[in-house]
Amino acid sequence: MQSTTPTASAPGLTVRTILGLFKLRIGVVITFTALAGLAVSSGPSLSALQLIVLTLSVLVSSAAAGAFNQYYEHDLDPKMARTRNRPFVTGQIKHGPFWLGVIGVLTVTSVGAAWLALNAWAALYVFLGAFFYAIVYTVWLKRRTWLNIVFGGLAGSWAVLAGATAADPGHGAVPLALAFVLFLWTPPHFWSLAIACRDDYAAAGVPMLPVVVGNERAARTIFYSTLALVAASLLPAAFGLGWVYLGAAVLGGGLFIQKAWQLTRNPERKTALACFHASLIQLTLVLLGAIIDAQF
Ligand code: HEM
Ligand SMILES: CC(C)=CCC/C(C)=C/CC/C(C)=C/COP(=O)(O)OP(=O)(O)O
Repeated sequence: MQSTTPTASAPGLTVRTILGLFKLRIGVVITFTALAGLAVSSGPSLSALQLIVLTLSVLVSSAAAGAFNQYYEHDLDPKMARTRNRPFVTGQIKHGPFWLGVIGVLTVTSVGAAWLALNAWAALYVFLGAFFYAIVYTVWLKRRTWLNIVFGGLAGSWAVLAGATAADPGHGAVPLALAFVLFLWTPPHFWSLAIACRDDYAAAGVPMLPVVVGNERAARTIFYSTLALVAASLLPAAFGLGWVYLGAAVLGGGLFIQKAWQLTRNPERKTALACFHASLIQLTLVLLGAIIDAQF
C-alpha cells in the first residue's frame, strides 16, 4: 500500500513510480489467476511461446487498466490519503493525451497478441478483464453505486476464463466454477479494505458499502458474502479437482470466515485490515491449490 504522507513537490520519474502507475503487484496476482484458469482447463498444453503471450497479455492489459484507473481518477485520488501520492496527482507523470495513447496501445497490443497467438475467446476475456475494471467499474459504477464492486468483480472472473480458454475454448465446468469463485471473492476482499478506509471514501464522496450503510452492516454483509464464497470455493472439487485443492480451499476459507466473524464483532480498521489480508491468503491458497491439484 502507499504512504499516506502528501508529497510537497513533484520528484522525478522513478521505476517505483512506473510500477505504482501500472499497479503491478495486483497485475501479478491477476496473471497468476489466469494461470490457475489455464491449469484447471482440460485442453492441450500450450507451447512456450503461447504461455509467454498469455502471461504478458494478461499482465500488460491489467497494467493498462490500472494506469487508466489512475488517469481517470486524478481528480478523486488527491482526496484520499491512500492515493494522494499517485503520479498524476503529484505531477510526476503529466496528465494528458500522451498517456492515454500509451494505455490504448498497450491494451490493443495485448488483446491483439492474445488473439493471434491463442484464440478469439482468450482475447475476448483479456479485453473484458481490462474493460470491466477500467470502464464498467472505474467510469460507470465506482462513483454511482455501492454495487460497483459486485459488477466490477467480474474482472477477476474474466482473468480465469482468459487462461482457461487459451487451452480449451470449450468452457469446462472447473474453470467456470473457479471464475464464479473469483466473482464472489472480490466484494468481501474490497469491502474489508473499504471499512479500513471508510473516512477516506466518505470524504471523497465515493459510495462504498460502509459509507452507505455504516461499518456494522457492511461487516455483516462481508461475513455472509464470505460464507457464500467459501461454499462456492468447494464447487471446483465437486466438478473434478481433488484433495489438495479441497484442503487449500478449506484452510483458506476457514481463515477468511474467522477474520470476517471477528470483523462483525468489532468492525474497525484493525479487524478490517486483518480480514483484507485473509482475503489475499485465501485467494493465494485457492489458486495454488488448484494449480498443484491439476498436476495430478
Ligand atoms: C474491481 C475489483 C477490485 C477492486 C475494487 C479492488 C480493490 C483493491 C484495492 C483498493 C486495493 C488496495 C490497493 C492499494 O493499496 O494501492 C487492493 C489490493 C489488492 N487487490 Fe484488489 N480489488 C479488486 C479486484 C482484485 C482482483 C480480481 C484481484 C486478484 C485476482 C485483486 C488482488 C489484489 C491484491 C493482490 C492486492 C494487494 C496489492 C498490494 O499489496 O499492492 N484485487 N484491491
Ligand atoms: C483479465 C484482466 C486483464 C483483468 C484485469 C482486472 C484488474 C486489473 C482488476 C484490478 C482491480 C483493482 C486493482 C481495483 C482497485 O480498485 P480501485 O481502482 O478503486 O482502487 P484505488 O482506490 O487504489 O484506485
